[in-house]
Amino acid sequence: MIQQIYPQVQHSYQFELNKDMHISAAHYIPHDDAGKCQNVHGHTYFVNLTIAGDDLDDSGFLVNFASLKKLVHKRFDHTILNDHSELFSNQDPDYFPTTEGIARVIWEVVQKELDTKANKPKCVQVFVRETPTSYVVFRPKQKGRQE
Ligand SMILES: Nc1nc2c(c(=O)[nH]1)N=C([C@H](O)[C@H](O)COP(=O)(O)OP(=O)(O)OP(=O)(O)O)CN2
Ligand SMILES: [Zn+2]
Repeated sequence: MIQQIYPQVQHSYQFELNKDMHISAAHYIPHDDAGKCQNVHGHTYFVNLTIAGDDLDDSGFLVNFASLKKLVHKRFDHTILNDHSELFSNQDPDYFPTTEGIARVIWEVVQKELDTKANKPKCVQVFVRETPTSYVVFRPKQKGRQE
């Protein structure tokens, strides 16, 4: 087990799966307030995805664990996050590759893929640990569902 403590997310779906992964990546925060973090530096991010739903696909999966890893790890591992200009911005603080921004962008990437699936799983939480002492949890606002 690579991470033993997970924040819990409240929901009423019948199935919940969690996928852990490590991502080695570099970034910088393009703002004076970031101090030393304005310089390019690297982290081994720990990411946990929480996916929930009531229906399984034809394989009996809520979503294939391997496809989640491919979607996130393959895209970001050993890259410079700021270079993903289709996802991150050096001008818009909402899309700086901060831990917060990374968590939200990962959610957007994952949910976009899940929306293509017939069984309509939902990414209900993205946990991103950037350092041994710092992490962020992103949870989407729930629309039209009593959780
Ligand atoms: N709210 C945020 N604050 C900071 C972020 C961030 O993404 N969101 N990022 C950084 C830096 O990128 C840095 O890599 C992480 O900072 P920090 O946790 O302060 O790292 P340290 O190892 O220096 O912390 P210790 O307290 O010494 O363990 C900065 N802030
Ligand atoms: Zn950093």
